[in-house]
Amino acid sequence: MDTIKSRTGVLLVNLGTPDSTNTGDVRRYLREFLMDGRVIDIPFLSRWMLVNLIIAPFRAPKSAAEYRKVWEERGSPLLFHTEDLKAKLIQKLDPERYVVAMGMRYQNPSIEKGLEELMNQKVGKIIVVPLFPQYASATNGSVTDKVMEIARGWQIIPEITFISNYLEHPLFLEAWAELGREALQGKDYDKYVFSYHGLPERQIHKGSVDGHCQLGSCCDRYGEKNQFCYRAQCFHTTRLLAEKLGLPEDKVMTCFQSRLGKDPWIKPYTEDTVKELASTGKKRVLVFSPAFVADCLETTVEVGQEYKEQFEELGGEHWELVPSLNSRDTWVDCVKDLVESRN
Ligand SMILES: C=CC1=C(C)c2cc3[nH]c(cc4nc(cc5[nH]c(cc1n2)c(C)c5CCC(=O)O)C(CCC(=O)O)=C4C)c(C)c3C=C
Ligand SMILES: [Fe+2]
Ligand SMILES: [Fe+2]
Repeated sequence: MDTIKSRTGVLLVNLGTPDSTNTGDVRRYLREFLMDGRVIDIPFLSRWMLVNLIIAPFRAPKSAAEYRKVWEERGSPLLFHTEDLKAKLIQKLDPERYVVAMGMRYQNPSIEKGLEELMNQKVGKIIVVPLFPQYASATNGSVTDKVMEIARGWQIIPEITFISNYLEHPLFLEAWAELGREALQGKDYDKYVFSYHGLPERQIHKGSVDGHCQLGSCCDRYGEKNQFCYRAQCFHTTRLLAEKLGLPEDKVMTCFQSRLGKDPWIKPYTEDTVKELASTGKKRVLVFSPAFVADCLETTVEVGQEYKEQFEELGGEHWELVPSLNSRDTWVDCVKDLVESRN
């Protein structure tokens, strides 16, 4: 008897970016992004008023100006690095077994379009790879929500696998270690800063198992109870990378950037770390941003330009940002392995 050999669809999902640097497009992006109840997790009416009456109108022109600093001929780096990752993954995966598509959680190309591409190829299974190595409800959780919302409208729902966090994957760590070694090349730094995207503290408490997460030293150990605590995952990523690169423990710091609004976000804040480093006479700092797998506004502009300027204004001499994984081979191999090991 013949068996049907349908292929497996792979959907790469990143956060999303505006269609252009026009204020209108940035406003549309911010509205869609921040109206996601997993991102701003407050009741709908309060969220609607906050986003539509305060954040979108006032932030959009400022964000658009920021996006102009990062925009290249090919457009948004977040988008074209994801496209490059997809193209390289297609080359590495067996075409008789896999079809690869991509989608952005917000704006374009949409997750809907990516899933449509896969379903048109009659795939028998779908593997969703959120491009966020550390799990957060606001990112990986939201991707799952969106995919299921779309699948709800299908008559046939094939088997769908969602890859969760993969901060411990040896090839993820090796890809970052390669970048670290390229930056280090025998140079000495006073401190090695690992700056991750932040989250409102409340979102950590909401995901706490048996009250384990207290936003303090609980994150010094990574185990069963805090395996999905975003803060603990970030500290663990730092420890694994620092160990792999042989960085002295007393020179390594973990902090969190990109705070939005007045609510407390997870600490320490990167902006406070910058001040602390300068005030304690540190001159040379190397910065990693391992929550981002592609260069984007939050890395290139916020860390690579804004924090650098602040550090130098306060007396620092050398602030260097390690570029992101983008579409480097070891990272593509990591995604390939994540997919093949689930198929
Ligand atoms: C790494 C994972 C990310 C988490 C966790 C995250 C949480 C989060 N973000 C906001 C608000 C904004 N983030 C913005 C940009 C942005 N965020 C991520 C990733 C995570 N966000 C990326 C990769 C990017 C860059 C996209 C790009 O196009 O380059 C922005 C827009 C830019 C700006 O206006 O500053 C906002 C706003 C919240 C509220 C949040 C946690 C709940
Ligand atoms: Fe963000
Ligand atoms: Fe924790």
